[in-house]
Amino acid sequence: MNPTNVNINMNVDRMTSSLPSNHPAAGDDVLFPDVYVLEILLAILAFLLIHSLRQKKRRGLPEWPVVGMLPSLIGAVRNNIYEWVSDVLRRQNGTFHFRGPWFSNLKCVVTSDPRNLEHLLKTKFPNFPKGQYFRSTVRDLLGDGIFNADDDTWQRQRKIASIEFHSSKFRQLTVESLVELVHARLLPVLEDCSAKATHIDLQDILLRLTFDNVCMIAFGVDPGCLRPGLPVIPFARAFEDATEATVLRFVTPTFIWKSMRCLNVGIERRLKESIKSVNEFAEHVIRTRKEEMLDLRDAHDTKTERSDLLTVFMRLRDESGKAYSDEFLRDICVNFILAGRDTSSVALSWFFWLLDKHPEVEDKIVAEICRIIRERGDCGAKISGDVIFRAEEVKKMEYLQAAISEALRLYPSVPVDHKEVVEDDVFPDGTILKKGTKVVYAIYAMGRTEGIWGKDCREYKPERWLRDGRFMSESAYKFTAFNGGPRLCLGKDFAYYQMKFAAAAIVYRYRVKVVEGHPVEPKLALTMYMKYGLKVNLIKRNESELQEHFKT
Ligand code: HEM
Repeated sequence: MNPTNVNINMNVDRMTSSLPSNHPAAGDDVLFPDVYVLEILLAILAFLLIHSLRQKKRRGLPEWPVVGMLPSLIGAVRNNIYEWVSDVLRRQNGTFHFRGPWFSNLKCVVTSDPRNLEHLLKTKFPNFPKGQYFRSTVRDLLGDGIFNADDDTWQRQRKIASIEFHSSKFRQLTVESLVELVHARLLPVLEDCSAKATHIDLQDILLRLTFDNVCMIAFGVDPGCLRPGLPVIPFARAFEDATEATVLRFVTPTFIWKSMRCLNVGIERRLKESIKSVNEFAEHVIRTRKEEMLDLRDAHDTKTERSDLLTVFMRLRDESGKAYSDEFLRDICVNFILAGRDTSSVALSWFFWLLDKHPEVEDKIVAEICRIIRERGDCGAKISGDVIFRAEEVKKMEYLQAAISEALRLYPSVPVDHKEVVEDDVFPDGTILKKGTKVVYAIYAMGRTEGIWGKDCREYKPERWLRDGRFMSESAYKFTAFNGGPRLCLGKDFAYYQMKFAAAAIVYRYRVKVVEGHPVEPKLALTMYMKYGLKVNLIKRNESELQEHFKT
């Protein structure tokens, strides 16, 4: 007798002993309950078989009583959830309903259809805000900042920030801060690693670069994450911890994280502490900036005035003529740091990984950079490594722009985004949307959709972005890496400039070689980090290699 039978019989014995003696099973026939159990098992098996055949016929996700489609999701999370969503969307012609367990938040419509995206992000924009669920989940960290606001609060910040982002003073700030960060900080760290022939985590280095950069733009303060020795910076650490803990709320039932917050325990306690550190840092910067502005005003000095976002918002007045509160100023800065801290660095990490697999693309980028330097007319003197690209040269790097866009198409920094339906609506593909429904748009899946990009959609081909050698942008509803419509990424131009400037500085000097056998896969987070970072070796380009490009 196998051990399973022993167990069943033991349980049955216990059951039968409590039955009245005239019950047919109460006597000596212990085999009868085994048949009973067998029948139940067979019934379950038949149910599962019929159910799965029905689901297969519908080509949809299997949906079970109570747990809904959760079993499929659990399987997907253990592998690559983005590939899984892409596959389901391909089978369901671009849109499907996901229903999680009863009484959970996991209910939404998922789409990758560009017609639906245009409807959602532009045509019916007011009907699809971020929504109450999102706002209440991230409010502790983001307050009323642009990322978390809808309606008037959002519109006001968007308008002011948009004017600022397009001002010449701001552009100058971004150009200068990047020269400083790349040449005085990034390249020395890379040079050290190349000289010692040790490998580094390029993703970590790039994250430090963009964190310092966005803090300089938002706060006018350089936290100094990217320095030799790669120090741990308390503010950067607190910011990272706060973001990670906030993201966890999305996969935790609301009543659980709210109870934990109330009791101040576990991850919610750590979140509270991290937010406190972020706030203390922000309050300190705001306080000292106020003092600095007063000093400048007293000295009638307008020349040394800063042009970071914090200073811009501090000079403005709200609709009732009052200065913005410190709390609101904090929200503005924290939101911009969140928006710009890791999106560009993560995109660059995937770009360098793709480049390692496509040396022909790398050659073309080096050739383009060398051609642009040659146009200066003093190339011989500039090959040696101290080249600093000028803003107009970075603009001319169109092949590089195509190569970065292609990386973003396949590995968008924000792989999925979401909205909430205000009033009942219907998508252009016929999907019915009930008020309150959450809509998820699958940006990663869009890059892998043949109907959008053709049969070679999974291949890395920067040429698809070029017409007669010039970079051609795509509709935001096909290429949604930067979102679209009124909420199009405000930092898009800046991000391209930043990524091109940093990538050109690196590619021109080094061949970035991914360490053999290093595993590369996306992490499950709001931003598509590489789960294990990007371990690389940097091989310095020699002059003769660059001279070859200068000749061609
Ligand atoms: C490769 C780099 C970047 C990518 C792929 C990217 C992508 C996105 C996406 C998808 C959104 C929409 C998010 C949402 O509403 O849920 C967004 C919004 C935004 N991004 Fe970016 N972003 C990048 C870099 C930056 C940078 C460097 C900054 C600023 C320094 C920035 C500032 C913003 C802001 C302020 C918003 C909010 C716009 C609004 O809601 O009106 N982004 N970005």
